[in-house]
Amino acid sequence: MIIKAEKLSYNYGQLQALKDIDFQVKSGELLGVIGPNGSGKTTLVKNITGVLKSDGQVYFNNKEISLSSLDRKSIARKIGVVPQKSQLKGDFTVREVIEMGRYPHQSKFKKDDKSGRKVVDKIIDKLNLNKFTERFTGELSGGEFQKVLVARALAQEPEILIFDEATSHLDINHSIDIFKFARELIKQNQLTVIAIIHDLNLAAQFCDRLMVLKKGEKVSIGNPEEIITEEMLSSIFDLEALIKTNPANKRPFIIPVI
Ligand SMILES: Nc1ncnc2c1ncn2[C@@H]1O[C@H](COP(=O)(O)OP(=O)(O)OP(=O)(O)O)[C@@H](O)[C@H]1O
Repeated sequence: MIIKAEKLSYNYGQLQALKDIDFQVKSGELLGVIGPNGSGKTTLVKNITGVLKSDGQVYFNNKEISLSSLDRKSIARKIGVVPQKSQLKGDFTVREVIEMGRYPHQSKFKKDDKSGRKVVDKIIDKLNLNKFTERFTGELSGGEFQKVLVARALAQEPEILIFDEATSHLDINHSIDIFKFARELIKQNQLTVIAIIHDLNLAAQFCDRLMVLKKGEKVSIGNPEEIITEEMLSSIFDLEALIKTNPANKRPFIIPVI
């Protein structure tokens, strides 16, 4: 068990944004978090990463590791986060931004070695960023920039990668590049992923399990076949839809009834 969360609750003033949420993430798993706008997904991620201090507990690798007790580099080797929104001050090329992700593996005295450059080159290649490497980030489209932030988080080589809607501005091809590469790293036992995903079809195709949140509560957790049902879409998303099976991988896919 790489992450075990117990009784996570969080209030913004009077508003209870998370209510007693328990869940576990297995090593090498891709857990998708789904739910309508305002259901508490980002608040959940911020509680896991220690940005917000919840009333509950988060355990990493079966031990109660408090992130606040770790230094920045140790945290960055454990968890990489791709936030929903990000700004970068200053003008950097795409390659420079991705290389920033290597800082947890560098010391003051010894800058990153050849293997670090290899990691960065592989990520650039796998995410099809080759034609962008010398471009300045200020000149990129929103989706291109988001992909560079994913690449930077991957360059940290974290044990756990957390996407807070990291693919929401990406077209379908770029989203697939990211999830395919994440799955490749998972297969090589190099990664565990928690991903907030708004595109339910993308979530159903790539995630091992899905956790559904509504109004700050965990409604259900299970594999996509169990979770993606017409009843769930109606009760959670107020959506009338048909569920079909993708013949290529037997995963469910959703056709909204319009
Ligand atoms: N800083 C804040 N102060 C007060 N209320 C907040 C704050 N951040 C979020 N909220 C509220 O907490 C609830 C959960 O918000 P959160 O951002 O976690 O939802 P979400 O599921 O990630 O939403 P979305 O899908 O729209 O990104 C919402 O009702 C939101 O308005």
